[in-house]
Amino acid sequence: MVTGRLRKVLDEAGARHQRAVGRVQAASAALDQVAGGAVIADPAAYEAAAGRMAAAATRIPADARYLRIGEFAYGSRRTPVVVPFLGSAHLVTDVDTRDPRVADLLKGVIPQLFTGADPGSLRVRCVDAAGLGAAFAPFRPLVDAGVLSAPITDQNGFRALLDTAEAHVRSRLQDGAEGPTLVLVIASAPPHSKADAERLDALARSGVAAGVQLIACGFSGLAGAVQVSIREGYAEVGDGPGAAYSADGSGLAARVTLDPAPDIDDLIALASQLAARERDALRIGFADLVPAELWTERADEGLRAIVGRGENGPAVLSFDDATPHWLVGGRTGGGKTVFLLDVLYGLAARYSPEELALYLLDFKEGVSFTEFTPSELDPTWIPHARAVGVESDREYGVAVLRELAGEMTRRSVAMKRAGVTRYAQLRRLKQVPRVVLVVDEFHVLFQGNDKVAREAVALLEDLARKGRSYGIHMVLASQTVSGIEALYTKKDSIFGQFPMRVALPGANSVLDVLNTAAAGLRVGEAIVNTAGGIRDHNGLIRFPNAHDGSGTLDELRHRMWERRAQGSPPPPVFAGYAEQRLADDPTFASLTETTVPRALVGRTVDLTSSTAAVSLDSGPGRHLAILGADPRGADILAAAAQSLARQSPRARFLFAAATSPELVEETILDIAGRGVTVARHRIGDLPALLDELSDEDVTDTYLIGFGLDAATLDRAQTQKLSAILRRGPARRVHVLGWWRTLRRFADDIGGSSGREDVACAVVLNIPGNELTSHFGQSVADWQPRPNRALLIDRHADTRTLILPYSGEDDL
Ligand SMILES: Nc1ncnc2c1ncn2[C@@H]1O[C@H](COP(=O)(O)OP(=O)(O)OP(=O)(O)O)[C@@H](O)[C@H]1O
Repeated sequence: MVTGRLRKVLDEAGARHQRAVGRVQAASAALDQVAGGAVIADPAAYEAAAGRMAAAATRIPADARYLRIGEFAYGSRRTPVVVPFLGSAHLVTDVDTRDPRVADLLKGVIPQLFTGADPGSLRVRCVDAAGLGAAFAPFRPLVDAGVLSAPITDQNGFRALLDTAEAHVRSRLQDGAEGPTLVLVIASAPPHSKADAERLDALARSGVAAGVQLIACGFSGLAGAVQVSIREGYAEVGDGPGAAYSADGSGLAARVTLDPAPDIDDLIALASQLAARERDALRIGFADLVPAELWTERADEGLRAIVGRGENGPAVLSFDDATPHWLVGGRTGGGKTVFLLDVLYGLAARYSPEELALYLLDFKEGVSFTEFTPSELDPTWIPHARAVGVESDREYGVAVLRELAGEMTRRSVAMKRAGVTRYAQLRRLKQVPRVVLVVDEFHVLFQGNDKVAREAVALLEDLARKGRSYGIHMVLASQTVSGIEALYTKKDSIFGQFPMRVALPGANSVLDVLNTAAAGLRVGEAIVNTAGGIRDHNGLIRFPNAHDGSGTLDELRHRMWERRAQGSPPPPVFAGYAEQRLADDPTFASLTETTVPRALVGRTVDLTSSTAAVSLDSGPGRHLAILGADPRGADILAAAAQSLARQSPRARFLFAAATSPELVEETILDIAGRGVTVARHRIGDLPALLDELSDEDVTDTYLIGFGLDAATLDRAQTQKLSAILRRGPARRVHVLGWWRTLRRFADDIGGSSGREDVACAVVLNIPGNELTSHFGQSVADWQPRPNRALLIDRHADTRTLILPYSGEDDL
């Protein structure tokens, strides 16, 4: 009986064994096929194939639907044990990697995951609390490639991982999202609660179908898993879903010897190769951001662009009601400019200039937005650009903000008039493109606590709050968002309107203080957060280098330029570094004779770089003083004289010069060449000239003085000058002089009593605090800087920042 029963049990075991071998053979055959081996025909060939696979499996088994974990002996044969994995089951061991056999198992399994799956199709997150990450040490290159996470070692990280995995499941099940499979490899879990274990079990249940798979060490009984149980000297392999090895769920009826770990050097070399393969798969080129066909999208409900590649495929960011404005942070060299170019070209390629208008402001020394403007080498431009500022002044920034605030008001009036409440409705009646204003290094705009900064803050706040309702969006980019004095009290109310945060390497303040996701980013990577920077809303993206050498960007600009509307002009460009020449100013070219001539002195720092001039009408005091030792004073005076000569060809020009002999000579030649009367005098002749101009019968004369401070006038002579200044304009006699010191100028015009006698001044390198005694408090904020001047007109009560003309010598 006993023998009979034993016989029966043994027979059953044998039969089970046979079935298991059959299944393993089938799996092995599949494995062998993908490994490129022969079809198994007979036992000898099988032996050979199994041997080959055993060797191959530790290297590249090439199909992560199966993972090789060990082998078992059957008769004289040693048969590999493969377990179903990708797309069908989890893999679970009952003890964690503190048991060296499990640690070895993991080292064999992880490379199989990558070699057996398409590059880019997996994201692997790992946990190793007991070993502080040691279980994953050989896989460092894969961590660097961004496909394997740095090992999580604590409870918080573990819970965050469960959050991530649950979000992944939800996005697959609810939104039908596609993309890489998320594999959680838990080498050893940190202490965790029952609730955490239940979450893991729920993940195990829903996971495979929802693109989440587990390799969990130190667990038992997780749903949908092949359970490996470690025994003394062998392991048992359970069945897993679909009864891989047995008909009755009892698992593989064999004692399995788990594979030893591959050689560590081989492992590291393999990890490097795999990392390179994954990097290639993740690489995204600038061409991937650009649609094949230009300008096919409509901006009614918002703007969208692919800006790079996220974990689940293309990363699409939007300007819409949910994310109307973006805040972008990153250190110098962190890729901010490249990221902005990616965004802007991506948008410009999708939306036509009727749908999208761009205002681009750069406050740093650099060339960020010159891409969008015509140059000598490439006369094309991006037809969407409405204004481009390169090395902008704060005053220019304010001018752009004012323009957009004005546009917002115009749209609001148009909407009221049309009886509509939404911008999308207005668009059906009127061509109103969405506007994107990009400000790079925006903190400069708010530097200081002066009038300009205060106005900038007020305008920004207005645009931030109301812009979205009128299709006006902003991207503010900076190395730093903290420490901007002018924004202290407004920070929350303004940046609260910027839910979209993009943190590039070295971003220190666009994310919440508790959100450290940007640490460790490399150039070309960014954290995108659509919840104002708070933790748990991060997405990692990679964005391409717009200047990747492919020429795509240039080609795209040319294509867009060729499709621009007939006759559309290039954008007005403000180039803060550029020297302004009188000869290049279209206003100068168009001057003709007039009774109220204007002395041209430079270009205004405004949206269109309008010509800066003082009009010399017949009112008392209509004269021009150029003040400051900066030699640019002579250039401005020469330009003023040349422009006047074109408007007053019948007047006389009397030059008295203590400085700049060559420039004076050139200017005289230019004026005389136009048939205008010119006389040249030395500065010592000034008293005689004043005598002459005091004669009330003398009319139509300009006294042009270079270095008038050198004249040292006595009291009688200053009185004569004062009389000319007061009464001269009525008979078209005007004085234009360059004084190198304010003191001499003030003395020459009779001190404080003569203040009103010269109504117009161009101030160069004299600081505001020295000017206030003569010009009042309104000039106190003036800070001299190269290539800038302050134009004051007392009568018009204006103080205007200008780029004064410069002479050819400064080239
Ligand atoms: N996605 C990318 N892929 C590869 N290289 C990149 C990428 N983004 C930026 N780079 C490299 O980094 C350099 C610096 O980038 P970028 O000029 O955008 O930095 P930035 O933050 O604007 O710096 P700065 O403020 O100094 O201008 C680029 O010249 C380029 O070589």
